[in-house]
Amino acid sequence: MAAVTLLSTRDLCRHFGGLRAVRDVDFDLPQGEIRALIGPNGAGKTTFVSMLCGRIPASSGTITFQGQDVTHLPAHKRISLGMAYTFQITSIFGNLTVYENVALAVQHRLGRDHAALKRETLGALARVGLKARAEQVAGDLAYGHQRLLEIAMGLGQEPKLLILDEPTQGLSDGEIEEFIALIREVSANTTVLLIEHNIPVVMALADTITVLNFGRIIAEGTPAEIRANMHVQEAYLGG
Ligand SMILES: Nc1ncnc2c1ncn2[C@@H]1O[C@H](COP(=O)(O)OP(=O)(O)OP(=O)(O)O)[C@@H](O)[C@H]1O
Repeated sequence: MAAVTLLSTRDLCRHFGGLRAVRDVDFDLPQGEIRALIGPNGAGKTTFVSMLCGRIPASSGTITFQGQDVTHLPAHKRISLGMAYTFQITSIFGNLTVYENVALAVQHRLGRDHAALKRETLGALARVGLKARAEQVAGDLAYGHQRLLEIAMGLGQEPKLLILDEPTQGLSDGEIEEFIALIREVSANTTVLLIEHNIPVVMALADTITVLNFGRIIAEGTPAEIRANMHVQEAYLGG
C-alpha cells in the first residue's frame, strides 16, 4: 500500500523583492519518512521550510498538511496540528532552565497534569541526552547542547512532523553519532524533514533526498541515486 502523504506543496513560491528564493515547488512528503533537503548556500532551503511552518507567508502556491490547506494558517495553528520545528538561530529561553524550556513546550499539549508534565519533560530530555543538565540555565549551555535542547522542545510537542534546520551544526563528532541514533528512534512515530549540510549525516539518515538549487527542486531520490547524481553535480554540491 502506498504511504499516506503527510505534507505537500504545489507551485509554492516566495519572492524577496525581485529575488525568487523559492520557485514553483511541488513537494510530497509521505508519512513516516526521513527526508533530507540539501543544496548550496542560498538555494532556498530555509525559506522553503519557513513557509511550511508559517514563519513567513508564501508569495503564491499551496501547502497541504494531512489533507488540510494550511497555506494561510498562522504558525501556532500549524503547531497544534502537529508540526514542530527548530531553526539555525536557536529560540530557547536563555534565562530559564533546561527543564523549564522543555516543560513549556510539553505544557501546551498536557495542560495542568503535573505528574505527566514532569514525566514527559524528563523523558524528552533523556532522549536527547540532556537529562543530567535539567537544572542548568539554558543560556549557559554550549551551542551544540542548545540545539539538542531545541529538539527536546520539539519532541515535547509529540509532533507528527519534525522539521530541523541544520541540526548538527555546532555538534561534536560524538554528538552527531548520538543525533543520528536519536533521529532513527524518533522516526518510528514522527516524520522528519531535515535541512543538512553534513552529507555523511544525510546519507546515514535519509530515506529520500530532495536537492534544491536556485529555489527549484533539481533532483529527488534515494541516497544511492543522489550519490550517483552527485558526480554530475559535484561543482555546486562541493563533492
Ligand atoms: N528575509 C529575506 N530578505 C531578503 N532576502 C532573503 C531573505 N531570506 C532569504 N533571502 C534570500 O533568499 C535566498 C534563499 O535563502 P535561504 O536562506 O532560504 O537559502 P538556504 O538554502 O537556506 O541557504 P543556507 O544553506 O545558507 O542556509 C538567498 O538568496 C537569501 O539571500
